[in-house]
Amino acid sequence: MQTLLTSAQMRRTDEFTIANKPIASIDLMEKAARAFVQSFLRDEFDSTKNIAIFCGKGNNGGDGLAIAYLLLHNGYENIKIYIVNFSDKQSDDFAINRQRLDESRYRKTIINKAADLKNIKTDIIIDAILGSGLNKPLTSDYADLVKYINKLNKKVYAVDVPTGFPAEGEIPSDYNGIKAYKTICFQRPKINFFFPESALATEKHEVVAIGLDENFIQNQDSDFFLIEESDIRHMLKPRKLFSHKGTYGHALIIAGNTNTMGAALLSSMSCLYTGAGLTTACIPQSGLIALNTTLPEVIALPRDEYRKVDNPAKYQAIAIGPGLGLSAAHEKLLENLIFDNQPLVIDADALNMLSERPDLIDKLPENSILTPHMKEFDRLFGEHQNWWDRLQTAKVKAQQLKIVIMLKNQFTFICVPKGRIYINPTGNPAMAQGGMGDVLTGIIAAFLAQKYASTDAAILACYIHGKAGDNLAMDKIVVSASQVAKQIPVEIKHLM
Ligand SMILES: NC(=O)C1=CN([C@@H]2O[C@H](COP(=O)(O)OP(=O)(O)OC[C@H]3O[C@@H](n4cnc5c(N)ncnc54)[C@H](O)[C@@H]3O)[C@@H](O)[C@H]2O)[C@@H](O)CC1
Repeated sequence: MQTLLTSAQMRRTDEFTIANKPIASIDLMEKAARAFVQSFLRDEFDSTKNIAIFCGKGNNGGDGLAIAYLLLHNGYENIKIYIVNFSDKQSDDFAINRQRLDESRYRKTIINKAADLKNIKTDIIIDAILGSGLNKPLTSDYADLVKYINKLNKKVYAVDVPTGFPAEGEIPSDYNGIKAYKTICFQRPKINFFFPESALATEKHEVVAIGLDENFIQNQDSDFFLIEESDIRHMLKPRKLFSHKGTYGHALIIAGNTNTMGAALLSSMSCLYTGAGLTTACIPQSGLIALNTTLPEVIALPRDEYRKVDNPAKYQAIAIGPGLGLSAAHEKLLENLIFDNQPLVIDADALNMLSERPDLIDKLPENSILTPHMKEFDRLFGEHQNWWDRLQTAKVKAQQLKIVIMLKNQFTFICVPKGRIYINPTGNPAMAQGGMGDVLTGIIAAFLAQKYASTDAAILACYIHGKAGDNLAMDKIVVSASQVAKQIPVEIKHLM
């Protein structure tokens, strides 16, 4: 897991690295600039292009000057350096880099007022005005300058973080900072890059290592952790010799309705393909033929007037919700399951029923897993104006109720009873299609059936689901839910 840090923690890491490693502050800046340039040149290898580099007077601007110097020495001739002189203050390393450029007699344009800027002609912009030192939203000259740059409508590469973008905390809906094509950030992604509102500031981001002390970073006190493939490899347990279907548990999937049987089939299919020893699908009578013909391995449990699961203890995992439909009978079924006090996976319509019955939320069995998307989450726990606030609520609720909340999104946030927030990096827009959540629910159920703890089951399911989608999307514009379900065993095998 990568521990993700706030700007203040990154600053401390910077200081610690300089104090404890044989590297001076200016050399760390040089390393950062080199790492930026390496990544930039992979995208932009045409050295005849016009590049405008806007540099503030803090360390972000210092990076910008070092980047300019490196590009000039890499044969890029059409570089224009703009020094944003809106403050008297300058950082020491900015001053050193400025002197180096002065000595090399490269020309710089000083911008004293945003209004001074006129007729800039460039192909590419590098934004090094303000970085992680941002301490308030942009106003006056900074806001006007950024507005001017955005209006040029050119490809903007941001150094570390787009100017004006808060690295953590609430992202204002009236964000007025740089709109970057790509942000190349140092050592760790900014926490806020994982929120949908960050699309206002950068289309994508790439993280480049600059040699900060990893031990120090990993031991910082943080709630945010980015899941890595190596974590998944360590967590997965191999299937053992002499094992049998009983070894891998029995999952019950309560899902589907007359017009939404597909959801039950997708959940059951992914549960089967994720390796549950036995999968039972509790479906309406009308879906029996569909189930028996498409998934002969799955046991059917007809549901019609079903209000209570007999002997729930015989299942190691129970998931309820995909395509279930809202009815009094289903609400009673959900209530009875909650009173049985066995951990549940609760998705889709079961979440909607839960939001109508707040009395049941407090009674959720410990270690249950809720899989809401944004709207389902807000129905359950109240309206939120932004993702930062929504995630804070999810974190608190997961702790209070001792459950796992998977807040689904491009980057799903997995909030666990210990107060940690795991961010899943896999998944892509080709997966934005109905049925994807049903597949995820089945995968979680299968991992629970195989006796993975709830937190581990949620992390594994989310990562592998997204990874399967990523691999399928390499040569497809869209990936269907059933394709993802079928890809799961292949993905698990690769990861092992
Ligand atoms: N922390 C690290 O690990 C490293 C940081 N580096 C660079 O250093 C940057 C951070 O540098 P600094 O801390 O000098 O800060 P910045 O360069 O981001 O900002 C400079 C100054 O601008 C002022 N400011 C903040 N918000 C403002 C606003 N809204 N309007 C007007 N003025 C405002 C502040 O007084 C701040 O000190 C990073 O983003 C990165 O680019 C790299 O050089 C290398 C390593």
